[in-house]
Amino acid sequence: MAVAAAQKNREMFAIKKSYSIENGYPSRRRSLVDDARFETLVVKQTKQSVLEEARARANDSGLDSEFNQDGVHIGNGDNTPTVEENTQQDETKNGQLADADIGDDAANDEDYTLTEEEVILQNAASESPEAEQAVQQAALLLRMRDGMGSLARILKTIDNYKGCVQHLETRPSQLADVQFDALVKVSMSRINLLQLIRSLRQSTAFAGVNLLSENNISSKTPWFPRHASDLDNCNHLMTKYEPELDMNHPGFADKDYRERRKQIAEIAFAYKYADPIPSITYKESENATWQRVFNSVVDLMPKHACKEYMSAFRKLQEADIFVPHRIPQLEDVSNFLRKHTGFTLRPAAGLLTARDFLASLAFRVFQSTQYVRHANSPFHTPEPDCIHELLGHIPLLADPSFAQFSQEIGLASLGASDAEIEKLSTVYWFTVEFGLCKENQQLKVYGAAVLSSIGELLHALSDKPEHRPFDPASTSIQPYQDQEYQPIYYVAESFEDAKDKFRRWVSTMSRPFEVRFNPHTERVEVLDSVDKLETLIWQLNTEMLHLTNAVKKLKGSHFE
Ligand SMILES: C[C@H](O)[C@H](O)[C@H]1CNc2nc(N)[nH]c(=O)c2N1
Ligand SMILES: N[C@@H](Cc1ccc(O)cc1)C(=O)O
Ligand SMILES: [Fe+2]
Repeated sequence: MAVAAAQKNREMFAIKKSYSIENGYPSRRRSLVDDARFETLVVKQTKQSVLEEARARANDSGLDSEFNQDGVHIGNGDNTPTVEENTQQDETKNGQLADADIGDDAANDEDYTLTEEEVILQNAASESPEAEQAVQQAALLLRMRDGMGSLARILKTIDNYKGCVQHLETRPSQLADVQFDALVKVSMSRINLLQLIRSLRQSTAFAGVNLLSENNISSKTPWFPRHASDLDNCNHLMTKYEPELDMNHPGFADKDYRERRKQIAEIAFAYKYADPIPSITYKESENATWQRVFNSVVDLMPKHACKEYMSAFRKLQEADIFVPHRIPQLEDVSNFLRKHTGFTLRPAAGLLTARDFLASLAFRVFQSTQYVRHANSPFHTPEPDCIHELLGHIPLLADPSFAQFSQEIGLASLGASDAEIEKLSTVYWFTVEFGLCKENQQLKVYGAAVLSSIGELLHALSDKPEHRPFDPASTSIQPYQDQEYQPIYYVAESFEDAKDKFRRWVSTMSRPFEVRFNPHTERVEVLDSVDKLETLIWQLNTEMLHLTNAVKKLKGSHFE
């Protein structure tokens, strides 16, 4: 946003610990798509109340009084135009006025209505006296009704608020009643910036005064983590299948089981970026449940699992991580994955929201549960547990091609709209969780929830369910449920083919910016400036040079 304190955004609009506990999430829903819709609703309501509160505060505080004392009177001030919301088109592209249609929804309102950007700015300013005086870079878009004459007023007012103009650009406006749009980039203290905006809004010379978002990322773009450590904020739970809440859960009537689950969940709640994952001393009964599932997977795998799964499974056995009699520790698994594909694990307390779960994949981080399913139902459980994560997900996360596919789903999810998150999680569901693929004309399994559930595996490969070719556009809108075996499975030609199709489909999504993960800094970069792209091109050129040299050297050695 135009406000450096963008991360404040998340904190302000954040939901504390769990969508369910605080927000009355009903205990049973039909599918994760319903979950995503519920999440959308809660996020919207939370945001709405934060904005309303801030706007009420602004009206009480009479931020505007100073303007008149300055003696720079702009307009008559009694017909205050306000701009309710920034429209997407209002944003600048690479610091220039965008050509797009500039429809505006200026509303005449007696009340002073803050836009989202201003609420964030105001909150950043209200933290402390120093924060109030902190110098802020900002871009303003002003709709000038009366021609270029208003420019002088703008500059004078900025000067009065001790602001420094860094860039000024105008264009003929496409709006009726507006002659020119002016883009002004300024640098000034936060408090003065707020007052400047307020002053300008009071003038009838302007049909709109907008504080613009920075970097093409509107404040309406949902917050997303920029660094792996931001994943400390990405652990919102959906608690619909927890044994406490769900009468059908195999652990509902088992007090000891529920106590154990709580203990293990505490580890995930306390976990912070870069901590080692605490080990758990699993009980005999827990190890016994693992052993039953482990042995059946070992039996069924040669016939039904895809070759990439088996090859990684064998490596995990060779590393002594996968053994029948004891549940692997997440820390050991994380270190194993890091060596093969750079993926690492974080402990998760339960089923996470789709947005949080997918976001971590962008950083090659997999959020894994650590508790064990109830001993009474080893071959199918309604919620992910560590047996599912370990036997289902881990082997393929050690496969380079699959790891990349997972990360690409994650990257596509960052800043995506709620509707797109629903689609991405549906694709995730029918691929990573329940995907089948072909190998020499035979049907094989690569989906984690199929590999970790013997019951589901036998069902998936039987002739009972329907098998359809994987096609992101139609797969992403296929409704599903997550309580019983699936009636439909999607079959990929290969991982490479699935990735190809996925990439083409993702490029049709609406997000107006592109992101890239930098593994050296563990940071997600938004590719929004010529500078950043130039640095990237320079890196790629260096890489090309090394590759060309390697080819030359190999060719040379043939003749010796
Ligand atoms: C993205 C998609 O909705 C997917 O099913 C997610 C949801 N949350 C999760 N949370 C955890 N802990 N483990 C998972 O495998 C998943 N899967
Ligand atoms: N059904 C899976 C576990 C699971 C449940 C829900 C999910 O969303 C994913 C996986 C099993 O028995 O192993
Ligand atoms: Fe899973």
